[in-house]
Amino acid sequence: MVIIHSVNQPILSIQNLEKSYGAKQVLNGIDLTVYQGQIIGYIGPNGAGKSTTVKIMLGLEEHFSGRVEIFGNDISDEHVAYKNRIGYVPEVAEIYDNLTAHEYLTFIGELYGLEFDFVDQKAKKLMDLFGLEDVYHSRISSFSKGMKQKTLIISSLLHNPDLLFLDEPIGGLDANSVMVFKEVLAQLALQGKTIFYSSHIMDVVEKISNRIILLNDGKIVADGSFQELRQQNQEGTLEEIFNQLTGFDEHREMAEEFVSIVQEM
Ligand SMILES: Nc1ncnc2c1ncn2[C@@H]1O[C@H](COP(=O)(O)OP(=O)(O)OP(=O)(O)O)[C@@H](O)[C@H]1O
Repeated sequence: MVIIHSVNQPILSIQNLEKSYGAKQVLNGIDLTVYQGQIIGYIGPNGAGKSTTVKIMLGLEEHFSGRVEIFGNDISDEHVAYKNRIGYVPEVAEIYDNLTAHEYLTFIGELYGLEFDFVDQKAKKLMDLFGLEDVYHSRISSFSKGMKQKTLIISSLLHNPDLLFLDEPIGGLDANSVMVFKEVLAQLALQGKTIFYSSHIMDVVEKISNRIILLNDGKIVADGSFQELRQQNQEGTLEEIFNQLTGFDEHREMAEEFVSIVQEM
């Protein structure tokens, strides 16, 4: 797959981003430029700093050094209008369980400035397409994990955002729904949307991304299409490339030790 470098301004630009929590430095100088239509697979070991980067980009984390520009705006400036063009599916969602899907989705749509009737119809149609037509007026607390996740995905797209941040978005989705969702992402990117996809499911990341960024210890250690990473690392799957670049080759020994501790009595 070819990485699309639009002649337009970058959608997202990060320069020398550093972030510490207390004495612990979590991001160690990240430089990144993202262009329209890219689907970025953002991967890395647990604790590498992926969610921290995304939270900074969303304006949810204010104390950092370096420069972050989204749609050409420095996010440290007071203007928050850029957030209207962003959609976000968080890894752990604060979803209002006592509301019905109808109440929740129209509430979110109205927060984005959409008219009630318009967003109601749009939400209903998207729920129908995800097979949730019968529960539009049911409380979210009665939903299964996958049904909640689908509702969250819909809520992130109601305002037709130009930039989408997805943190483990397919947890709980069945195989058919995953197939639809992967196709939706590909088609959104073709329409010029830019997608930042963070996940540990390597075979999905490998398939949907046209650019993969691997973060390790708060630094970018690989950046390119899957084919480019495979050529550079002479490995077969993204999982193997991930193992190699994060210096991990002892899963069998660790598993043996784990099992032997489990068996201690
Ligand atoms: N609010 C916080 N206070 C203190 N430390 C934090 C906080 N948020 C994150 N960290 C630390 O920052 C580091 C990076 O965390 P982050 O959540 O960004 O990792 P991640 O790459 O998203 O990991 P995972 O794959 O497990 O979701 C971790 O060591 C974590 O303990």
